Amino acid sequence: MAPIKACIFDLDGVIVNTSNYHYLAWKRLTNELGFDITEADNEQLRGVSRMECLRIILSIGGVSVSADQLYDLAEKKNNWYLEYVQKMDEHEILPGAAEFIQAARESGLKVAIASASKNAGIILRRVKLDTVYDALVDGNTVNRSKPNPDIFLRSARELNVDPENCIVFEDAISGIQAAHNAGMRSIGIGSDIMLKNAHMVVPSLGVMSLEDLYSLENFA
Ligand SMILES: O=P(O)(O)OC[C@H]1O[C@@H](O)[C@H](O)[C@@H](O)[C@@H]1O
Ligand SMILES: [Mg+2]
Repeated sequence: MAPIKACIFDLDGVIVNTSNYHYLAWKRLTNELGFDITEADNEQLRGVSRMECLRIILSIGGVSVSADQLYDLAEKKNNWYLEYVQKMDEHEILPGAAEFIQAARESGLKVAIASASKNAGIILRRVKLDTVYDALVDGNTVNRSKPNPDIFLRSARELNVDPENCIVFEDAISGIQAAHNAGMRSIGIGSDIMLKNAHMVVPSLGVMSLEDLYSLENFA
């Protein structure tokens, strides 16, 4: 039984719902390229880095482009995505997320945000959550995407907490796997069918209590 000393939160899908903005921006790009993606396709993109998303999307459309074009397309999508992000405010924080993070900190736990997004800092500022964490590790700091554990191991190092004392909150299957690869326990945010490998699954942080969190101390 390892005591819980830190919470590591994914951002997109756990604290804010930016998934739809990613979807709209990718859809705009694919439409320009002459094909379309569905919401089901978008599910595959959760937790996946920008360039990897682009590769997945181009393979859905059966489109191949040069390496230079790849970067231009990614930049184009990102500029559209940022148009949506610039309009975000604290009303877009998912129910209960800010309150849960605050309660965790008040109970003495350290808090990190670990996101594959290179825009994590901008989003946290937009929703006024840029002072609620002890460490931010994002797509600018870590290259290898989840399920690689780098992002969570780096978060633990920055918090000065051992991996076995960290709990990860994730909405992506690859994120749950990354947490386990890092030797951490996990809480899935979303569907318990999809996130069945997590140690616990809740539909949102709004229904999560500190008692629920500490009940995970019994999982080694
Ligand atoms: O393009 P960005 O903002 O760097 O985001 C990279 C990834 O960030 C993750 O948080 C999202 O779940 C992915 O869908 C996204 O592709
Ligand atoms: Mg996510």
